[in-house]
Formats: sequence, C-alpha cells, structure tokens
Amino acid sequence: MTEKIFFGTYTKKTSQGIYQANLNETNNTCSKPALICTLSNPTYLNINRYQQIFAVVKDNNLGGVAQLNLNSHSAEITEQIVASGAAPCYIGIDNQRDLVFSANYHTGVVRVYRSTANQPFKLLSEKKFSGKGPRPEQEASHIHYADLTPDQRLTVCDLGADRVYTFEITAAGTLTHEQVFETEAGFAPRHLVFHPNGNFAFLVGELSSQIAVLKYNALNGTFSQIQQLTTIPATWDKHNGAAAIKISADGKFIYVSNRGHDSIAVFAWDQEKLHLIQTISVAGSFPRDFAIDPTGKFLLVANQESDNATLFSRSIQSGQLAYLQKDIPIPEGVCVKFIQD
Ligand SMILES: O=C1O[C@H](COP(=O)(O)O)[C@@H](O)[C@H](O)[C@H]1O
Repeated sequence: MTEKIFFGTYTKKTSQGIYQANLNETNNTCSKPALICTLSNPTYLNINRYQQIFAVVKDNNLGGVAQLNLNSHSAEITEQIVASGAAPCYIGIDNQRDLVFSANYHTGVVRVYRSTANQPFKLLSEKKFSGKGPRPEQEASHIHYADLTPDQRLTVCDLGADRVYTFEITAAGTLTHEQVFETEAGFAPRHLVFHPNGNFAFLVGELSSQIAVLKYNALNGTFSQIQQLTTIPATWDKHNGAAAIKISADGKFIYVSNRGHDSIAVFAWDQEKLHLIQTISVAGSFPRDFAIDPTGKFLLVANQESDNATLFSRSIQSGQLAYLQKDIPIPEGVCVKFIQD
C-alpha cells in the first residue's frame, strides 16, 4: 500500500512550487519528492472531497488561493482568486457545504469561498478582524487559522489579538453569531485541533510555546480553558516559535512542532489532563508543519530551513515517535498533506 504526500513550500530560494512523494507502508520509506506544479509560494495546501487541491499563492504584489486539479503525476491550476496584498497562510475545507476558508496573517482577513465539482471557484464573503496583544509581534490582528469545529461552526485563531473566535456560517457563506474566547495575554494562538469526541480542543500558542486545553460547548460555540502547559523544556532559553498541532485519530495523543528547539513534543491525553511523554529532535531546522498519515503509523515533518523532511514511525499504543528516514530532500517545506493512494 502507498500513500500520496504533498508538500507546500516557500519559493524564496530553490523551491519551485508543490512537490509530491509516496509513502510505502510496507517498507516504511518515503520516495524522493518531485515537483508536480510550479507555483509561487504555495505555503499551505488543503484537499477537498473532489480531490481538488487549494493552495496559497503569492506572486509579487498579489496573494490568494489557487484551485488545482490533481492528475496522476501533476497538478494543474484550474482557477485562482487573488487580490493585491499579502497572501493567506492557512486554508480550511468544509466538505459538507463545499466551502473553502482562507486565513490571512498579514491583513487580518478571513475569506469564505465556494468550490464544487462543476461550478467556478467563487469568493462568497470576507471578514476583517482587529485587535492587538502585548508582544511586539502582536501589533495588529494576525489571523493564522480558520477551519471547522466538529459541529460545523468556523473557528478562527487571531495570533495578534490573543483571541479564538467561533461563528455560524450561513448558506450564503457569511459568518454570524460571533463568540470570542480570550487566551492569556501574549499566548498568540496559532492553530487548534479538536478531540474526536467534540468536547475538547487543544490550542497552540506560537509566541508563548504553550498549549491550552479548552473545553468546547457545542450548545453555543464557546470555549473555556482547563489547562495550560509548555511545549519546550524549561531549560531552553533561545528563541522558539511553536507551529503545528495535530491529534491522533483516537484522540489519545497530541503532537506540536517547535521551531527553534527543532523538536516534536508528544503529549498524552487521559480524558482530563494532558501530559508530556516525549520530546524528539526533528533532525533538521524549523519544523513549520507535519502530518500524521491516514494509518496513524507514521508522522512526517517538513523542516523549512534545512530543506529536508523527517519520517517517524508512530506507535499507535504509546504515541511515541522513532526515526525511519531523516534526509528526504524537500526545499523550503512548510506544509505536509497525506492522501491514501
Ligand atoms: O508561523 C508563521 O506564520 C506567519 C504567516 O506566514 P506567511 O508565510 O504568510 O508570512 C509568519 O509571518 C510568521 O513569521 C510565522 O511564524
């Protein structure tokens, strides 16, 4: 059995766009990634139920979202919706309503698009956020994430304003019924994952290198915090920016990447409390993104500054990671997505 892996990258140095590799589940290896689409700065990717890829695109003074069709060995841009200004940094997918969401760190804007199998990719609505926080990097609203809650609301992380929003989404794609959760000042919420039971969410703070455990109330879309803990050792006194957070399909283990400490921190969730069980080096530098594969037996991390990806085996029982392959060549890798072949 093989799985397809897609890598999103910056194209500031040698990378040319989106790369694809295959994971062989039998011999535990990842093939050398190959360029499948030339695109400027596809720093985040997501894939919908029609196997359309949506990629961030930034070209000179234009930024937006490109829609691509996936062929056997390539991906072709079918449409793109761009505007003048900075590009977004995250793309969320709503497969039930055929919606796509983009989160823009630089402009503080969330956009809602519709994409179906046979109608043109279309912008439905946009919302601009405002606010700030106590750290120098929090001088304005910096939206880093916009994606669904398990009950089909939209969650938005504002790293600049220390806020996590939830909204209901109308049939026309507008955001209503705003609820706001405020983190500790300077926490800088970047991304979050929900527990499969829908009652808890785990929120990572980039500038604080912290995880907050939140209880989610699906009756009204509100969060309340029950725990907060660090993603790096207390002895680490150099810079760190926490980046991606992922949860195992069984909801028992949470993984966070640390850019600076260059590690993955592994936490176990015991239904009430989160606790650290492992910290393992990524064998590279600046792990902005990683993914757990569909079988749950592998974790693959892209190291942006060392131009490599590292493949780990993941124990389904203990959640622990072990090295399989350290030198998978991927230039400026910042996004990792799997699909079953
Ligand atoms: O994680 C981060 O993301 C933001 C947004 O990414 P960008 O590619 O849109 O600039 C980035 O600016 C920030 O430095 C980084 O830590």
